[in-house]
Amino acid sequence: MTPVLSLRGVAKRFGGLVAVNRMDFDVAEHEVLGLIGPNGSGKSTTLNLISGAFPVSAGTISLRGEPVTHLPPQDIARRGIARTFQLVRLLPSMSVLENVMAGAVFGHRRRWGHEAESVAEAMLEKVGLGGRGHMAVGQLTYIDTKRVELARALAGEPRVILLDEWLAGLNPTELEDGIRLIRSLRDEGRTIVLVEHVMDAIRSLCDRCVVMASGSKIAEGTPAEVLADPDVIRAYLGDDDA
Ligand SMILES: Nc1ncnc2c1ncn2[C@@H]1O[C@H](COP(=O)(O)OP(=O)(O)OP(=O)(O)O)[C@@H](O)[C@H]1O
Repeated sequence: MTPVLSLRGVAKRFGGLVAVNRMDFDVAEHEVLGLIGPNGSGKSTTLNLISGAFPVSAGTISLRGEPVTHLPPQDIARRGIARTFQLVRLLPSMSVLENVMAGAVFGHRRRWGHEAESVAEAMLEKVGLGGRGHMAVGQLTYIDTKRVELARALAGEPRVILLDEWLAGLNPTELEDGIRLIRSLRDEGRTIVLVEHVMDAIRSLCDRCVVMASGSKIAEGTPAEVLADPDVIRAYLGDDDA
């Protein structure tokens, strides 16, 4: 079966630095793929290449077999790749509901007016913010801004969701809630790529992991397999997240 998302020989150079080096991996429909690795190994850059935030230096990125490699980010979103950011990006002058509606309007399925509003309301409900659409985003706690960003990504009804350290910075209680929320998306059969440092989340959420070190893929397999891999252990040694 054609993978939902496919990377072949994908590379990114920043001047002389090779941040991502010949990455190959596939994401199957309904799969949760963890992209893990030590700090600076190229994970966020890989998500930025997939979402079109950065142009690739080489290689091909395909969505259901169709290359999306050189499309601008808004076209990639339109084709069905939605994302959240490591540092939450919301529109502060707009309400919670309007932020989520933007995801419905500019996402994979074009929804307008009342339709966009009802999708946005349903997604706010799903992420635990039902009834709070009228609030200003500035009134929200940190985890709730993350929930809004997730609702915005979901509101576009994407084929793939990219989560860039969605669980970072949460306290232990919030983390439990956050893992539960992502698990509920997984249980709905969504296709997700998540960059994550929280090992408990990786173990409990991911079907498979791709491990990066210094820009390259060094391992791929189930969480248990990759976390027991000597190359992976070596890559993490000396890193604060080991
Ligand atoms: N816009 C940029 N310009 C220049 N170098 C960059 C840029 N973005 C990332 N890099 C470099 O690319 C390398 C990979 O960074 P990246 O943020 O992708 O790593 P990461 O695995 O996501 O790290 P972390 O887990 O700390 O977020 C690093 O050396 C980083 O300094």
